Amino acid sequence: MGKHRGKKPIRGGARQPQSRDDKQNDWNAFVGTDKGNAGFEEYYKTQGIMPEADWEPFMGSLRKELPVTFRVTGSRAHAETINDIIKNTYVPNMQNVEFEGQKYDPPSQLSWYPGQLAWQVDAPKRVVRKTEPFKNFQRFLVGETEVGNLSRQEAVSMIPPLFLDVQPHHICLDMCAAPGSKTAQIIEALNPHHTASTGLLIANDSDYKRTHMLVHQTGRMPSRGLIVTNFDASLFPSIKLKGGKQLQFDRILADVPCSGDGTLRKNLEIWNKWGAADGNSLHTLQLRILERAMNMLKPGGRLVYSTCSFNPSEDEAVIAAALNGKPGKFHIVDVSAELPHLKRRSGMSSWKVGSQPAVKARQLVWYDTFEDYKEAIKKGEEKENDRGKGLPRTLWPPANAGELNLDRCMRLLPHDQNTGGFFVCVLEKKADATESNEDSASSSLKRPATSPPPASESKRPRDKSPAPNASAPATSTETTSAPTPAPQTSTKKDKRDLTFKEDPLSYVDPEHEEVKSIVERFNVQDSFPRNNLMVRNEYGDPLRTIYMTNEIVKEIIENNDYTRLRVVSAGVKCFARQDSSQRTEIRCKWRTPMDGILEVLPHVGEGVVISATLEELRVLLEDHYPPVDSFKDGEWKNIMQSRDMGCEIVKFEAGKLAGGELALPMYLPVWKAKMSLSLMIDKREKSILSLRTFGEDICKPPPPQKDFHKKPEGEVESVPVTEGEGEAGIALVAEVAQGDAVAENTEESVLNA
Ligand SMILES: C[S@@+](CC[C@H](N)C(=O)[O-])C[C@H]1O[C@@H](n2cnc3c(N)ncnc32)[C@H](O)[C@@H]1O
Repeated sequence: MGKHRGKKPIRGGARQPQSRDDKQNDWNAFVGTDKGNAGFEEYYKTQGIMPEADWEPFMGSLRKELPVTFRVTGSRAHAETINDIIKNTYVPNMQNVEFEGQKYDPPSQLSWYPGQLAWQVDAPKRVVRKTEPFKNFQRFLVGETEVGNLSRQEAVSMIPPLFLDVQPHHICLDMCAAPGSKTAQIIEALNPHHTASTGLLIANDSDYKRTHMLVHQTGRMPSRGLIVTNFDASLFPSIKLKGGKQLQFDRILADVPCSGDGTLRKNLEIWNKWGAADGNSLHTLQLRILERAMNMLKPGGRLVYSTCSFNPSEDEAVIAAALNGKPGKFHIVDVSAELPHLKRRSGMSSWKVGSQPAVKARQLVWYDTFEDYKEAIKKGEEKENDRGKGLPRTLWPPANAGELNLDRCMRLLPHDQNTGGFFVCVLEKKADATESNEDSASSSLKRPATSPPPASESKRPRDKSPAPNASAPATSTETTSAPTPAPQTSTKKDKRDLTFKEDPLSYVDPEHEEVKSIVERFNVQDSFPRNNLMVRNEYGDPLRTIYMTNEIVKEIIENNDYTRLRVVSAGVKCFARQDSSQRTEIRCKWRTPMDGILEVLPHVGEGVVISATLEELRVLLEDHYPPVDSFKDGEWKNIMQSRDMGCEIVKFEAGKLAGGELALPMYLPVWKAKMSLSLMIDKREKSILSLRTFGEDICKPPPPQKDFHKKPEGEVESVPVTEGEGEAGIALVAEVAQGDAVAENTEESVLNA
């Protein structure tokens, strides 16, 4: 008997304030409950998603705490160094941990993850909290996650981007991207050596607030080829390129909103709320998103569809309907030889449709065919919704299900390798599939007789975003291959979406005086893309922040209205104005924020990067504005004394010194004022850096606020910069204390190069 539930748990839907993936960087999240649901058991036993003998291990695994998993991020060489630190420093220290009479294993590498860069911690949270070796490791994890070297991510959630097979030149779309753990993986694949890739990733989410989580998350892994947009993915607009060409994608990830029952080990509230209707009601939205993805994919391109649900109505039924909507144009790729150590179950070619009709209250009713279901409606045993729509026909296996190679889909079951549950399907568009991105012949009109068109439109999860395309008519599955996004237009000529409130984007004249001052200060070479410096105002005015993009991002920004594309952010924040005064003694008033330092670095000329040791780092961390004279005599002090006021890029060399240890060299921005220096990272980052490097927080509290406004003769003025640029919520503070400019709380974190 199915259990009647109140609210639906929709992964990524508005009722769920935190999705599975949102908890990725919360190392302590845990909720308790009784871990049972008779409806769930009846539903999946009847579906036969696994042999009977697997049932007990499956349920047993679902009731166990999910191990913590994480992966090492960043460019390859860098990631390997961090991986070696875990392997050679931390793991040996956790060999013989005993707690309450029981022994616990150290973290282990996930055998199937490429380069062995992903790890699993099996020890339960209480052991991690209460034993010294695990506690140390936990501190390391928190610090490295903060600076972007590690990413906590559920093991199965790492799988879809791996099957996307992204190359640095690829044009990619992540349709339902927030909070961005898979987005980060795609960015890493686009920039494998931290070199600027020519590729593109558009990371999209329909929830406006969640797009800002996405911006934050990707700040840890900045990319010049990144655009964040805010759309209902099923209505994702076509994008124009130069000469009126349309953008098509090499790679698309459709990690769609789903009922999320594969996350039961983590999202314990699903035990109480689960119902068969959840999956049924999401099917149509999932299909519309997938069909839109298929239309935007290049011939020969690859598309990965994934859910964290076991439910065939969200999985195989969606794939089968989408394939039948485009007969002969797509096939499911056989990836059984890829990630050979990953245990997976084949997709199913037959499944059942269960309904929980309101008229029968809690009862789960099975219908063999769509016709049986219609019959039940006629008899009054089932109710259509008030628009005369019920369950769509596409929920049932089509007559040609056996010919679609659905067995090539993958279902990841929790007891196979102690993970959560997931479903992944890799689709390829045939090289000769000439259908254009704007194909007007709808998929459902082309369905073969074996696959009748979907019959219904279903609810889409409500989301709290300011209604991207709220005015667009709700389209049924039949019309999704040619969506007509309907922005709220003002006039025909000016197709602006007036509901969209982000600031405009424009490019700075490469000969602008401010650009020249940057070119001079950082002695940037010809390789520096001064044509690709973008700002967030209409006039190309470098007022507060300068972003760097690559060519393809520029082409998109320049050939499309930013409101119609609902662009939330683009490129990498590379320069932030540190001083807005007109004083001439500071010739370049820009600093390199942490997000962008690695993007600027390859272009700076000789003598710009200043080398320093941990001794200097110690002084810069202990004191907020150490006078240059306070540093010990030597090369560093001489160089700093000779420099003009402005931003310096300092390379702190790896090694052991001054009671600290750095495994990798680290590049940090330092502001040189008249008499003193200041490390340009915020308070929290300073503390984390101090803990990572010196094993304790050596940072003194900042001077009282009122001191900031003392302005000794001839020093930089305290001016919060507020000119009309975007970046809601980020106020650049160019403050003065004892004559020195300070940037507190303005930085994101990437501390290592
Ligand atoms: C499963 S989560 C995505 C997780 C993400 N791919 C990751 O790895 O971090 C689903 C996301 O879909 C978004 N979403 C829901 N309906 C959508 C729609 N119609 N179009 C685009 N995104 C949607 C939700 O806001 C949610 O962020």
